[in-house]
Amino acid sequence: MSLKTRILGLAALLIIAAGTASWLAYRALSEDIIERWGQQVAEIQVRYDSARLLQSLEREIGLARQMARSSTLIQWAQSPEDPALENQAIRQMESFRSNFRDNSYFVALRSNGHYYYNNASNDYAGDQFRYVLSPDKPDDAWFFQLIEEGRDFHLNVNPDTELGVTKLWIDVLMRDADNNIVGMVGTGLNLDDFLQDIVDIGQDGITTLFVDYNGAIQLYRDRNYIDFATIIKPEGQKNTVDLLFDDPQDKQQILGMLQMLKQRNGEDGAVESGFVSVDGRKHLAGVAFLPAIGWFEITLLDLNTLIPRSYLWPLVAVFLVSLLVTLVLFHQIIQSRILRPVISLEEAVHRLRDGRFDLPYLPKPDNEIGRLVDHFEKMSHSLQDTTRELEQKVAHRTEELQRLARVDALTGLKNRRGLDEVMNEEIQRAEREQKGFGLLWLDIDYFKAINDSQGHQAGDEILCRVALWLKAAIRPYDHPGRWGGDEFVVLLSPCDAATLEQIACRIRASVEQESQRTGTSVTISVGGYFCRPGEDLDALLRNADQALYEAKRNGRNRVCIRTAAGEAIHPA
Ligand SMILES: Nc1nc2c(ncn2[C@@H]2O[C@H](COP(=O)(O)OP(=O)(O)OP(=O)(O)O)[C@@H](O)[C@H]2O)c(=O)[nH]1
Repeated sequence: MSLKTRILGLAALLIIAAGTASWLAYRALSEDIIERWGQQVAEIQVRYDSARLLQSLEREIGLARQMARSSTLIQWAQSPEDPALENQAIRQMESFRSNFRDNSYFVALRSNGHYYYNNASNDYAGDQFRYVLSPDKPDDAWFFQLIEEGRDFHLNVNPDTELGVTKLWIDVLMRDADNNIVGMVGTGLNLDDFLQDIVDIGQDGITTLFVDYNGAIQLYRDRNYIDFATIIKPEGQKNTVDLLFDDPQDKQQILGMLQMLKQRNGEDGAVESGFVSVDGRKHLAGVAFLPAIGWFEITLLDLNTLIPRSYLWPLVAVFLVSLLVTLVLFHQIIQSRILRPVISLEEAVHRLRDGRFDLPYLPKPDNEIGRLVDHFEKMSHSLQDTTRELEQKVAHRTEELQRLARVDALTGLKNRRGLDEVMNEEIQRAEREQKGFGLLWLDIDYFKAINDSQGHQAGDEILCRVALWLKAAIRPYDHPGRWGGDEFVVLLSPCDAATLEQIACRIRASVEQESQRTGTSVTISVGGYFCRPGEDLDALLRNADQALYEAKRNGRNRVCIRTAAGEAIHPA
């Protein structure tokens, strides 16, 4: 796997891990924020709904209480048979009717159970006495129950079968000066209108309901859940608030909240809240106690409706785009700062390994890799210089070795190989130019005897001296060489037969004369051959050797020139 794949893979893994962690943290945090927000909203909503209910009821309750305190009504309730008092009382009732919001009222007298009622359309004008309440009729049980309990004020949601209306009734007991209950007065609010105004207000995700002191549902948008005439029902048969919840824990929680708020008796507008499940959806429930009417107000907030998850999608999109941009930027940075320089460096190392110094362009980022590239470049330049220097040295050495391979170590003249080369070149030149050249073959006379008598060292010295005298006796452009042992060869070019002979004689004479001055007299025999174009090396050497042999045979210390015709010339 390439470095790029690994780095990008690792980066992707890290970013995904960090992204997942951030996402989980974000979810937990956002849920926490939503919950906190929901709790505050629930508390505000509960207070707002409570205030709305109380606001709409307060005036009606106040009027009902005022009505219950009316001396005219109390007096009449004590003497209901008195027609004058009844007339006054009915006038009084009618004046209250016009003030009640529903423009309706009821008055029920304890002594005779007479029930008076008139409605907004004044249907019962002059006929306000509607019927007689009876303890034996279940529909009238509310009246007798409230009197028995002695509750001065009560709200009651109840259908009145006699009148054919279902209302939220405000019931207030009427007492005489001795605090004896003499009757009950009040008004009713149209349940449908009230539910529409206060409860079913059409806010998506917000459900409001009111329950009485015992948890029985009094006001709820679904009338099927309302516990009508709750006061006369025995415990266990009431539609209590826990009916709305499926989970037993939620039921317990809500009932616990009611209990707690009861104990606190609505102090400082206390609100309790908690999460419950309604119809399979998570809701935040806010509960407040309304001591003025003895009811609880419950608000259920469906947080998924109020803040749907789709609200978070733009955030998710921003998060994903940021993740992608981060990955692309990371790729670009890694590419330009690390990968590209490393790949170029690898290519450069490959070339250098193969002995090539034409390095590719090497980017140098301002980091460790850039410094590494810089070091590598300097190292490569230094290597290139060293290599060039080494190559030059090797070339010099090779040249020197080649030269030494053609030089005789003792005399410094050409050796046999060096002589072979110049002779071959000269044979080719002769053939090319059709001009001959001369070859002299020299041998020191009785050299063995010198060696034997004076030693090998002295023999070497004589060989060196002969070489010097030889060089001095020839022309600068002639090629002297040592063939081996005490034998020397001189190639003369350009040359003719006369020159050949002349130089041969000069050499011989020079050696003889010069050696005499050294104390050790030495003579040489010289064989010479003038080579014609077209002759090969063998013929050249053979003829020169034969000429030398001839010179030796004829007494040594002499010159013998051999011609192409095979005749030997012995100059004086
Ligand atoms: N000191 C010395 N002696 C050498 C060297 N190479 C060969 N010799 C000796 O040179 C002598 C050559 O002898 P020859 O050429 O055969 O005979 P010569 O004594 O010169 O007699 P002629 O050539 O017949 O006059 C031998 O004794 C070799 O050992 C050398 O490099 N140094």
